[in-house]
Formats: sequence, C-alpha cells, structure tokens
Amino acid sequence: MKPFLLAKLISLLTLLCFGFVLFQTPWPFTLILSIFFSLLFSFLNCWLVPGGFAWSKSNHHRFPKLRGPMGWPVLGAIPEMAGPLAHRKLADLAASFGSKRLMALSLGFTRVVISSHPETAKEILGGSSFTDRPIKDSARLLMFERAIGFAPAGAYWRHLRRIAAVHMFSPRRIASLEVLRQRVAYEMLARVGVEMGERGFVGLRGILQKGSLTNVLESVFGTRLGLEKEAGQRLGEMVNEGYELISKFNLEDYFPLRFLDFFGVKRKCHRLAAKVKSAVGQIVKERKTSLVGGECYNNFMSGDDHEINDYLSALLALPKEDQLSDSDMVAILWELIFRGTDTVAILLEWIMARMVLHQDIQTKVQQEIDTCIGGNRHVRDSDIPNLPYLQAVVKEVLRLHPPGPLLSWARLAVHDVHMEKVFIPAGTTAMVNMWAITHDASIWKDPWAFKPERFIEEEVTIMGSDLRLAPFGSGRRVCPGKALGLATVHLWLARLLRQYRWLPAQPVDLSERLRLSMEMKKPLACHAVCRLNNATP
Ligand code: HEM
Repeated sequence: MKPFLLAKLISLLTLLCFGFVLFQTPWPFTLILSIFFSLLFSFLNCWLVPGGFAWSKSNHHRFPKLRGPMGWPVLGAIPEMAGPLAHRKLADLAASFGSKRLMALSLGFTRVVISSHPETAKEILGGSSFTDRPIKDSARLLMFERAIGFAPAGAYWRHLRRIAAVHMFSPRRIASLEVLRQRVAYEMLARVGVEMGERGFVGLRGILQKGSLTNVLESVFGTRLGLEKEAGQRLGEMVNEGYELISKFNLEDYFPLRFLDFFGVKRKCHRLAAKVKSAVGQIVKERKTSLVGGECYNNFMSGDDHEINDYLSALLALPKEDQLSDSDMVAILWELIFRGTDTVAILLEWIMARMVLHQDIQTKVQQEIDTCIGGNRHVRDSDIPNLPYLQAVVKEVLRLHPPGPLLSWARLAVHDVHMEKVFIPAGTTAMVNMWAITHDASIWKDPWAFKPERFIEEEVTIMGSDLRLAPFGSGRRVCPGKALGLATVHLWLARLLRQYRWLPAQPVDLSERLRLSMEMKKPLACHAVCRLNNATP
C-alpha cells in the first residue's frame, strides 16, 4: 500500500477514535479532546498529501497531483536530503513512487520538485521558468547573491554572464592560461615524486587540491598571488572555511526561522565574509593603484603580458559602461575561486581512482598518449583533440561520479508553471537528479559498468545539449567555467598518466560523500612508478 494511503487510513482511524472517546467522557474533557483531535486531524490532513507538508496548499484541485513521498511530519524529506548519499536516496524514492519524470517532496516548508528524467530535466534547466536559484542563508551572507551563481536572473546577472563569456572564459583567455596550467602540472608531478620518496605512497587528494587552488588563485589574481605568498595561503584557508559553512545542512533554511542561528553558521558566515571583503578588497585596491598607466591595460587587452593576464585585470579593463563596483568585483572573484577549486580536484581524484582500479584502461590511455605525442615531450592543450580515448575516460567518470549529482545548486520557479500536466506554483524549488539519470538502465546500457568505449561508439556531448549526461547543467544557467574546467582536467590527467604508472597502495574504495560536491569518502592512496624521464616542454 502507498505510504500516504496508509497515512490517510491512520487519519480516518483517529477520527473514529475521536467519535468513540466523545461518547465516553464528561464535557470538559470532551472540549479539550475535541480541540486536540481537530488539531491532530488538520495536521494529518496537511501532512498526508503526496509530496508532504509543503504541498498541502498547492496541489491545485483542477490539475492532477504530483506523486511523491509525504516524508516525516514537519521535516518532510530533510532527513534523506541531509545525508551524504541524498542523490541515491532520491533516486530510490523516485523509482519506488514511479515518478522519475517529476516527483514532489517537502523540505520543511519548502516545496520541491525533482526530475530524474532527461526530458523533464531539459524543461527545468533549458526553459525560462526556473531561471532563479533558491539561496541559502550561508550563500547570501557569503556574498554569492552578488556573484553569477546566485544573482537573481535579471539584468545584473545577464551582465555578469556576458562579462564571463566574453572576458573570462573565452577560448582565447583559456588558451592564454595554458602556461599556468602547465606550470602547476609540473609542480604536482614533482610533488608526487617527493611523496613517493618520503612516504612510499602518494595521497593524491592533497596534491590535487593544492594544485587546483594555486591554478585558480593565479588565474584570478595573476602570478603575483600564488599559494606560497601569505595572502594566497589566507585565501586558501578562507575557501576551506566557506566550503564547510556552505556544505552544512541548516534547518533554518527550510522553515520561517531565519532569525535563528541554531548552529552559529550565520555568525561564522558574517565573520568570514568580513575577512574575504578585507583580503580580496585589499588586492583589488592595490591592483587598481598599480594599473594606473594605460600601458598595462593595453598589454592586457592585447594579451601580451602574462603577468596581468588574469580575471581581476579582465574586470578592471572593462569598458566604462560595463564596469562593476569594487564590492561586486570582490563577490565575483571570490565565487570564481570558490567554484573553480573543488570541482576540478574532486573530479580528477575520481578519474585517478578509476585508473588505478582498471589497469587495462590505464594502459590503453597511456598507449594513446604515447602514440599521439611521441618522443619525450609533454602533453599540450593542442594534443587533447587527438586523444579521444582519454576524453572518453573523463566522460565516463563524469557519468558514474558526477561532481554535482544534484547539479550542486537548485533552480527556483520564477512564475507558475505547468509541467507534466501538473500545476507547479512560483517559488517552487526544482532539482535535477543527474546521478539518477546517468545510472538509469533504461537510458544507459550496463549503467554500473565502467566502459569508456561507450563514448567511442556513440558521440555524446557533455556540454548541456544532451540531458542524458549534463554534468555542467544546461540552459541559461549552465556552468560558465565548463570549458576551462575540462581543459584543466584533460591536460592534468594526460600529464599524470604520461609521467607515471599508477598502482593501488591499498584497495580503492569508491564510497561517496555528498557535500557541496560529491567526493570520494576515503582519499585515494596509490603508488606512482615513473615511466618517463626528462620530458621536455
Ligand atoms: C569539473 C568542473 C565543473 C563542474 C562539474 C561544474 C558543474 C556546475 C554545475 C552542475 C552548475 C549548475 C548549472 C545549472 O544550474 O544548470 C555550475 C554552475 C556554475 N559554475 Fe561550474 N562546474 C565546474 C567548474 C567550474 C569552474 C572551473 C568555474 C569557474 C572558475 C565554475 C563556475 C560556475 C559558476 C559561476 C556557476 C553558476 C552559473 C549561474 O548560475 O549562472 N564552474 N557548475
């Protein structure tokens, strides 16, 4: 029997008990009991609807109702969502309710719909109805409302997206940052050698995180602000702190209790935001004074000077009508550091885990790289299009272990919508369970198997037009850093595999832990055996 039918039965039994007790008791008790039972009855009536509590007022009578679990009293599906395997639990729920296309649920007082199907996912991500994002208090306090990710979908957000597309993530800008990616790759490879010498095994997570953070910090602020400098180190610590705060599941976000601060998250966010404003604000101010001469701007615009070929310079060099205030610039730069660091490092750790686990596939990628590159030189960005098997490996890992299984940040209905003949009121949160789609046996043959060959046999684009595999999202709010993220992952993976043979130092554990992104629960430990000496750039 469906859980909410069972619950309706309980509600009916409550009513019968009420009737029975009414006949047995003196009138003062009858009065108290009637109040108690009517409260209980209306509570049960609110809770015992498909999708639970938050949907009680919204399931429009004229339209069919969405199916979904009623969840726990008041909390709804919060216990499922708060766990480290929310994507799996939601996939199971959608399958058990027969609502892969669209499932309703409640997170406290928040109405949510979840799609686990490419067609409805396309409607949510690609249409014009779900272009806002619900914003958590922590994200708002950490200034993300003024950055691309959480800015409401109005003129300001469109302005930021245009700046990002033209000035920050254009093919020219990405190409110009290859020098930096190569240098960081070199530092990571050297660190691998040192760790092997000192400890006899490599903890790749630390190396990838440091490499990724250095890469992002220097792309954002230029080579003058590496991790070795004090300011760089402090920013690294702030990113970690912000990551912890934003990953926390806060009850206050789902109830009208925003004035409360049960776990001190708001206090910590205020403190961190002040530190970020001061640190990043100072860098912006210093750069402005050092860029007083038009010469620097001219170098920047022509891409001649690598020293100032960074995102901060890009923002400062914007034409007058496009310029942003200092505080908005701080928010945007902070977001870029925040978003760009963990996704790349987490994805690479998953890929390397698969390479260690599937030695035959590792050999195949290495053979492809050796054949394509020849001689003794390093891999370059321009080699990547000639490495289809390596690209297929990356796609297969994005399918099996998408860093954002629920696409990290949800969407919000900006007006009333009809989907699947169902009425969805404005203000409803919409999520796409990309993990459920990429593990669906009716969409993917042998979905649990690691088979990069499937992407050689069939061309599948991962940039957002094919919703069977859209790890960067899709539509107007698709990830603006996707090309940069992929360029970094492809290059670093090719260099890691060209330089070393990777073997397990202990059994590879593929358990997952979903925080802001989905990371490996247990860090990967491996042996690296050098296979290339004295490679030349
Ligand atoms: C492997 C790497 C990455 C993955 C898997 C990834 C994934 C995602 C996803 C799933 C979204 C939500 C898209 C949607 O709602 O449709 C997103 C948004 C975003 N990503 Fe990425 N991302 C990656 C790298 C990056 C990088 C390197 C940057 C910048 C340096 C970046 C910046 C952003 C921003 C600013 C947004 C918000 C866009 C908006 O709301 O308009 N991402 N990303």
